[in-house]
Amino acid sequence: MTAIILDGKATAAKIKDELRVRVKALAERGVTPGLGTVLVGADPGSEAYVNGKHRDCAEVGIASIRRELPADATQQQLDDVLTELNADPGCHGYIVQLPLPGHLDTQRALEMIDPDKDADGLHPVNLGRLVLGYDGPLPCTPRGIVELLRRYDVPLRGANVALVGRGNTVGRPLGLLLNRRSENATVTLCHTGTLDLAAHTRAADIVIVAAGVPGLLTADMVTPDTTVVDVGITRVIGDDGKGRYTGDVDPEVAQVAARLAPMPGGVGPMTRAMLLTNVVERAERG
Ligand SMILES: Nc1nc(=O)c2c([nH]1)NC[C@@H]1CN(c3ccc(C(=O)N[C@@H](CCC(=O)O)C(=O)O)cc3)C=[N+]21
Repeated sequence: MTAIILDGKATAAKIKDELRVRVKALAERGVTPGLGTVLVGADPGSEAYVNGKHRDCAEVGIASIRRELPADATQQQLDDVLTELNADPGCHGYIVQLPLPGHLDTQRALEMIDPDKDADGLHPVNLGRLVLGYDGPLPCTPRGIVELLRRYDVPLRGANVALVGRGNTVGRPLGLLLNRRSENATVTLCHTGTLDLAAHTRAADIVIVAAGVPGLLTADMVTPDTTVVDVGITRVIGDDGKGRYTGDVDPEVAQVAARLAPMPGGVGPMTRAMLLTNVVERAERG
């Protein structure tokens, strides 16, 4: 048996169709949602991601606002761009593409973003709102994972979820999202200090791997009832000497598990669709 694929690409396409309708309704009120991106430096990977976000915007009818700074930009130059976007009424939400060059203070930059324009949902105020159960923009990858599971009718209520990874962008906020009353999953947050990872993953209904360790989840760590979500994305050099991206889930897992959100084609496209959703929601609030 091979796993049923949770197709993030097709699901994201459907979400974009739905967003197009909402963007039309906003246009009738004279509002065009705007997404800003801030890219510092010319890392080819980061440039490709940012280009993808602007392509997504064009598909849905969201205006894109692109700000680029050289790799040697000062913190002050970055502050100035963020101050400008905070004040721009046409920019309903924006992101600072991560990682920033090492000489810049990432935490300071993220804290400069107006929390109500935080399209990534990663501002400390918004992570705090998530902890407290208050309304605010939700982090895109965690939100995309919950949305993907929901649209494939994978039950969360009462499910045991083994979540592997406690990073600030995925693991930690996703744990908070999954054990909200509205989702009601029971979450075990596993990490590098976990003693018997396989015992946790085998006992879980849903295993979500966001560790950034290629091949971490192997076939012996899941059962024929497990739903697996691969959030890993690590650049590796293949046998042909070319760079490519790999997930955290060993390919053999697909021969055992019930369902799999693969990398590529799973969580990545959903993350992008949730970024657009966050911006449209910000614009709808007026
Ligand atoms: N402020 C900020 N916000 C981010 O959301 C953010 C970031 N910085 N820095 C980098 C990471 C990485 N990330 C990805 C999103 C989608 C795909 C994606 O769509 N991947 C495709 C494959 C690549 C493609 O076909 O474009 C897939 O998984 O199928 C990948 C990676 C967002 N990030």
